[in-house]
Amino acid sequence: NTVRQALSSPLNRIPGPWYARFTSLVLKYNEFIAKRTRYIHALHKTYGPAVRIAPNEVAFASTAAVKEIYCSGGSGYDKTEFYDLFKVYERRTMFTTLNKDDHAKRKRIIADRYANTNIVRKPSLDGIAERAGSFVKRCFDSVSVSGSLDLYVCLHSYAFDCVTHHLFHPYGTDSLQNKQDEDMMREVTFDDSLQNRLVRYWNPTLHRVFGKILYSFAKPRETPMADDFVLHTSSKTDAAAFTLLDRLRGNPQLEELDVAAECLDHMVAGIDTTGDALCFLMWELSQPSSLHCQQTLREELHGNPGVGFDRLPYLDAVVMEGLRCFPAIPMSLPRYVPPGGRTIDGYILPEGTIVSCQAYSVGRIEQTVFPDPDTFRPDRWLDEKGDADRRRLLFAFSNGGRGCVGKHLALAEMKMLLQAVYSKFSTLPDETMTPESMEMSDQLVSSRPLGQRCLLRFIPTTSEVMA
Ligand code: HEM
Repeated sequence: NTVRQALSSPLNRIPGPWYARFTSLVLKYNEFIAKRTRYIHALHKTYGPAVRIAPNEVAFASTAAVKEIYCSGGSGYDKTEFYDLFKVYERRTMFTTLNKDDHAKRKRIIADRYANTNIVRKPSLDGIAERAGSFVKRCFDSVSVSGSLDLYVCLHSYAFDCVTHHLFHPYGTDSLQNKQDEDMMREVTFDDSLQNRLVRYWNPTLHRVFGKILYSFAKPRETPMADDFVLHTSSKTDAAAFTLLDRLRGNPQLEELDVAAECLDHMVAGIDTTGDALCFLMWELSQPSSLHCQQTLREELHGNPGVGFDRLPYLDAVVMEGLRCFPAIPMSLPRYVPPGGRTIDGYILPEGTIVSCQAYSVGRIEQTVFPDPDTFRPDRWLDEKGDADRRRLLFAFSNGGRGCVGKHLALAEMKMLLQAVYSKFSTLPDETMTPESMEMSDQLVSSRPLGQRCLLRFIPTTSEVMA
């Protein structure tokens, strides 16, 4: 029966490896060893922008596919049950709602807290600036104390402190300076539950029956400190007016646990994403091949002291190129083809087919838009010609109504941190670092440096710091 179905499937016209017609095992193996993104990218390089990756699953990488899957009807196709893995306190949040209507209801409550007009207000930006200041102090301390700084840890702390400021001020964390808060960040970030959660998704019965045995070599996700912190903090009634908590608590439709679940979800969504994106980017800026980009950035910053982070074109170009080359969520965002079926890139897809795009490939495969795609070249973003096409194809935050709601917050955090650091320091990799430890290690949708460690040396460039 499987063979008959495989031979008669309408997906057979779509290019791809022969085994993808019959089995998803090769795909699953690559997921299990944390290499799904590179596996799919290699298939795109061999077979083109549309590839069948499993009997019922197709990966796309074209502008037209991004538009159809993620933007048609506003928020694109419905999410698959894969997102059940991200339920919080057993509740569905904005991120984990599967269909358009549930998502739209929740988004109506939340969206204005993440609008750029809210992010660039003084109380919000002051909190980010203060944390960027604490980060610079850590860089400065590293010069005299150990000679290098573990960026991986410090950037995740920075992202944690920034996002909790936005969610809970004045109850945000201070993990850049407080050990207990740093431990909480580590609990969330140094999570090793990929394999356990994959088994739960692939085969819930197996997961239930052999849960205890599985536990001994593949741990489930457990974040008790973060869970308690959010449950406790989200019960506060006097958070600042710009915070998400203020907005959620003012809504009678939401129960206490919905408020806590939404807050925990945003907290987690804001740590690894911004932390890893900055980590990969600063590592790249510190490589010999990119030192000229670091120098150009420094010149822009030194030439424009006091100018806002959002008015510096080269800084913007560096961040855009960082997000293109090292998107913190580089992986497939799976969606179901709606009832009635659809045609994408000229291929007929029956309803229920799982389709997706992954940012890692979307930013590389259309070489007319991104020539020389594997080279980090911020100046490509300064060319007015093709600007609209490049921005349309930047998929790091996804697109459409279900794209990243925290995009403006993340961009402000990234730019303010880079502005604060590269106004005062140049950076080089510590001699003990190896390129292998900075390889992408895929999690469920996000990807982090394999070694979860990124030592850089900070060299002061201004007399203010040296004094
Ligand atoms: C560089 C940093 C970031 C990147 C690359 C990023 C990327 C993404 C992507 C690709 C999605 C879509 C995921 C999917 O469809 O499965 C998403 C959704 C989301 N992101 Fe971000 N994100 C970043 C930072 C943040 C921050 C700081 C927050 C803050 C709270 C945040 C909150 C969310 C939420 C709540 C969603 C779900 C949106 C919805 O379903 O409507 N993200 N993000």
